[in-house]
Amino acid sequence: MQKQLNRILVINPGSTSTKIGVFDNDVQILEKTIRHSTEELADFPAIIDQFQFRKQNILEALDEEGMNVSNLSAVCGRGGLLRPIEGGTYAVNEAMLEDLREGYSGQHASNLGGIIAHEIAEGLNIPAFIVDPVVVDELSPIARVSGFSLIERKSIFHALNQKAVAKRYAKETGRDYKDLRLIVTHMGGGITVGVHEGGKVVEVNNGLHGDGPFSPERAGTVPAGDLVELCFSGQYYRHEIMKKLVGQGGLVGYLGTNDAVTVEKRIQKGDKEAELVYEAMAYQVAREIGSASAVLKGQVDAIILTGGLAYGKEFVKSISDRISWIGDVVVHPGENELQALAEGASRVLDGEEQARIYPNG
Ligand SMILES: Nc1ncnc2c1ncn2[C@@H]1O[C@H](COP(=O)(O)OP(=O)(O)O)[C@@H](O)[C@H]1O
Ligand SMILES: CCCC(=O)OP(=O)(O)O
Repeated sequence: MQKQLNRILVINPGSTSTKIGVFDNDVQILEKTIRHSTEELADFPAIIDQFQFRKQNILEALDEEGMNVSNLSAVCGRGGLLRPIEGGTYAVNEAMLEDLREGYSGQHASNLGGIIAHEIAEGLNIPAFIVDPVVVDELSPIARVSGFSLIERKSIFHALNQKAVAKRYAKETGRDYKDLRLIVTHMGGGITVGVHEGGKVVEVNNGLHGDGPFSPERAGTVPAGDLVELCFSGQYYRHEIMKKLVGQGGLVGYLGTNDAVTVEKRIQKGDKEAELVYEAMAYQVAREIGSASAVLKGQVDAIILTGGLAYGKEFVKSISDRISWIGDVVVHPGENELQALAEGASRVLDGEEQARIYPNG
């Protein structure tokens, strides 16, 4: 029997970009990346304030490509900082929208994925979904222990792309994902290093405002005592410190840009500060991968480097030089997120899977 045709709009709001795609079932017919500069985003006090701006960008991009939205069967967005939940495809419901608007587990652009998907889908009377949101939580009990009894470590990471590239690697090597021991490193606006074992991400740094390497726009782990001193110095409001950790941390804090391509150009022109900071980011990524390899007791099938920064040849080389002794290094620049969103929605539309229900309160 012939499969019915479902045209799906997928929306992936990241911290430095909004990526969209249109798929006929799981075949991509349109892809577009809209980049957002640090200055452009600085105009918005909170993530939720970017809603109209990002939505308008998406609708204009679809219009420019001559895409008629009335032919869509569903809209699927990248899911945001909800309550910790299992992976899978979830129907957008009121409880989810409330948590996304509030930013239940924090503020990140992916909170807008479900909200914009809902907004577009509602007008067309079609379903809206999210897939593998950034709060997918499969941490092992030992990984939750922070060392400070009042604070538990959290799983906030690029779940969608980490799972998608890990499963792609499994397919390419003819292995079962559940049998693999992988270190997947997503390097985008945020950077997360996940340990995949038995089909679960049993260890990962909290890439929002938890720990791990610094990134284009985040501070990553910072010395705790010094941070406490700064918070109580009377020099900053709470929201100012938060902004310095997420949004204006990392490359933005040191070099004033979230764009690694600009940083590479500055290095080529002899900017020594840019060179040191960019190299330090690679060094911290390598250090995190080294620590992840200890979780797997050194038995690592592959280390996968992915995300936008993985396009940077020198950056990847600088990481690889420090970690290639651990195991095979596989580079998948960019991400599989749009495809993964479309496949997640397709499985539900085709009746292969039921959409999960996001819990109330
Ligand atoms: N060709 C490239 N070389 C080096 N860095 C790149 C390249 N393309 C994109 N990047 C960098 O990757 C980062 C964004 O990664 P991406 O995965 O798109 O992030 P997000 O999804 O969080 O917006 C930016 O710093 C961007 O400059
Ligand atoms: C919040 C974790 C996911 C993340 O950092 O995504 P971006 O790199 O797209 O900002």
